[in-house]
Formats: sequence, structure tokens, C-alpha cells
Amino acid sequence: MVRPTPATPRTPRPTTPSRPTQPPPVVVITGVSGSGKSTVGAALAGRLGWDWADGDAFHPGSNVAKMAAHEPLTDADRLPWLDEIGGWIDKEAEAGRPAVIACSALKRSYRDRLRTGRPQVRMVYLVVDLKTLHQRLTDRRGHMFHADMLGSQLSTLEPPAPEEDVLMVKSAGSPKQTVDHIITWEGLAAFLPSKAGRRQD
Ligand SMILES: Nc1ncnc2c1ncn2[C@@H]1O[C@H](COP(=O)(O)OP(=O)(O)OP(=O)(O)O)[C@@H](O)[C@H]1O
Ligand SMILES: O=C(O)[C@H](O)[C@@H](O)[C@H](O)[C@H](O)CO
Repeated sequence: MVRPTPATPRTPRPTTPSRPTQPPPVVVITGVSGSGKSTVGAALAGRLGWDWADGDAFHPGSNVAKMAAHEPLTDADRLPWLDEIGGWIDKEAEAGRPAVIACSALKRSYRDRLRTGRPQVRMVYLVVDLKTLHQRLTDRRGHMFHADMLGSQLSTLEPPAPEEDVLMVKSAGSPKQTVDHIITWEGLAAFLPSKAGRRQD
């Protein structure tokens, strides 16, 4: 059972672009394979004009080879990969840039590894039903991750608990709708280029 999208936007989050004591926000889009992390994350970064990275790009060759061979990753495979992603988040902070990154972060311990010591991290979990997930993975072409590994993703998954403060967003409609929901519920509208006085395309 997943927690539905909240009835009202979260209020404790900062909604102004600059907070001198804390690095700019980094939104981590999480969820199982096929939930739309890359699609939604890239679109969100594009809307906000923020830096963007796909966590898939941080896998070492050994992980890519495993996934391409239809073999699920283990904790030992994932931990160095999560640290690479954490390193990217730290570089964004050093550069003072807000960013979006996609990372499955299937277990609570993985999410903790990414957010501990990084108060600027905001996590979003994409909620997608099993039938849709399977359909998306079956339809997707030219990707290392195959539909027959969905079961292993789901058995590894520890859906975020309410006290983790992860925004649960249903992602059943278009990617644009999901991006709109994230902007609203995460209180990111103040960061949109038009609000910062720049041209809106
Ligand atoms: N909201 C959506 N509506 C329809 N199709 C979508 C939606 N989001 C993603 N897709 C499609 O579903 C497939 C999976 O999306 P995507 O690659 O973004 O998922 P992912 O979570 O990043 O997967 P992975 O973890 O395996 O990289 C893609 O072919 C994408 O075009
Ligand atoms: O934790 C995992 O099992 C991996 O992160 C996978 O989720 C892949 O990164 C990705 O989904 C493949 O595209």
C-alpha cells in the first residue's frame, strides 16, 4: 500500500531560490525501473532550468554488464554506485547549482546513504501500477534493463515510509502532468524561470 499524493502542498520546504546557509535544492527522482524516473526527471530539470543527471550513467561497467545479462544487482553492486551519485550531488552543492537526478534508491538504506548530511536533498517516489510498469518496460527499446527483471526490482523495493518525508507522486498520466504535480507539491513554483524574471518559453 502506498501513501497517496498529499491533499495539500508541503509547507515546511523553502520556496525561495536563495538560502545562504544551505546548498540549492537537489531533487532525487526515485522508483523502480520503468516508473519514469529518467523521463520525468529530465522534463522537471528542463522546466526549472536546473542541472540534470541520470543515475544510470554512474553505474560501473560491471553493473551495466550484469543488468544487460538479466542479472539483478546486489547491495555490494549498488553501494559504490550510490556513492558516485552522492559525489555528484556534493559537486552541485559546491558549485551552488540546483539539480535533479534520477536514482532508483529502492531501499531505505540507499535513500539514507544519499540524503544523510545533505539537507538540500528532496526525494520524490514515482507510484506506478504493476501492469503499466510491465507495459512500459516491454515497449521500451534499446535499454539495458529488461522487463523480466521487474520482479527483482519489486522484491528489493522498500517503499518510502511516511516518516521519511518522501513525496509520493502517482505517475499514471503524461510526464508533463507528473512534473506539474512535483512542482506543486514540492513547492518549486518559485524556482520556475518566469518567476525569476527570465523569459518563459
Ligand atoms: N508518464 C509516462 N507515460 C507514458 N510513458 C512513460 C511515462 N513515463 C515514462 N514513460 C515511458 O516508459 C518507459 C520507461 O521510462 P523511463 O526510462 O523514464 O523509466 P526509468 O524509471 O528511468 O527506468 P530505468 O530505471 O530502467 O532507467 C520509457 O519508454 C518512457 O518513454
Ligand atoms: O537499483 C537497481 O536495480 C538499478 O539502479 C536499476 O534500477 C537501474 O539503475 C535502472 O533501473 C536500469 O535502468
